Amino acid sequence: MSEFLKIPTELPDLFLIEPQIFKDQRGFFMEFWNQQAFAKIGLKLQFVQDNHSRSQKGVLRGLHFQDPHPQGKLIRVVRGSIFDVAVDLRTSSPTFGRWWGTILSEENFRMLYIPPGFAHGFLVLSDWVDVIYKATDYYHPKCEGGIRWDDPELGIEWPLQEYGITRPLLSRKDESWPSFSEWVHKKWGKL
Ligand SMILES: Cc1cn([C@H]2C[C@H](O)[C@@H](COP(=O)(O)OP(=O)(O)O[C@H]3O[C@H](C)C(=O)[C@H](O)[C@H]3O)O2)c(=O)[nH]c1=O
Repeated sequence: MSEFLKIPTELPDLFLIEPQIFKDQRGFFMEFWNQQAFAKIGLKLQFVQDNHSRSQKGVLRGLHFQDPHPQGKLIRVVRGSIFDVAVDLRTSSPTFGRWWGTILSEENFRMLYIPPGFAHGFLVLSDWVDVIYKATDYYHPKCEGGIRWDDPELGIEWPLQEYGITRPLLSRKDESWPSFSEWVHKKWGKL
């Protein structure tokens, strides 16, 4: 069975996963999901849906979550590269309202496991990217929520300048999400 390396991040329960790559003169082989091997590293997961999105450079998808029906996600980049971001929306968490991001790419083979209770988004850094990801709950469009990508309170440091992106390309929906504090207020009143 392939081995997976689970690397903690600054946010509890958010993990970088490094798969085992078997390279030879033909190319490479890797497992990117193995229920037993993930359980061995403490991630007992049941995925019910696989997604695949393709985007051009400068596209930003996010910040999305589902509430109720929050989804855990295992994110992987098959082609190209993204700056992938998770935001902790678990009020019980010591890192509530904090973000963490990293580059996931075809070259580094890295994957990100984002547990339920986080918002997720990514910025496309390469000309084109193919992102595939597994989800622990089904898509429930009526439960979809979002927070604006450039919320000043979250202060996500999207690498726009480093990649020559003046303004990200967003869907109309992603243009219209509330700020973090508007979302908190709407959901809980004053926290
Ligand atoms: C998410 C999803 C979408 N769709 C349909 C609904 C729309 O007609 C179309 C595009 O959906 P949307 O614009 O919401 O796709 P993204 O902006 O890539 O949304 C995703 O982006 C961020 C990064 C995420 O982590 C979520 O998985 C998800 O919210 O696909 C489905 O049929 N099933 C699904 O699970």
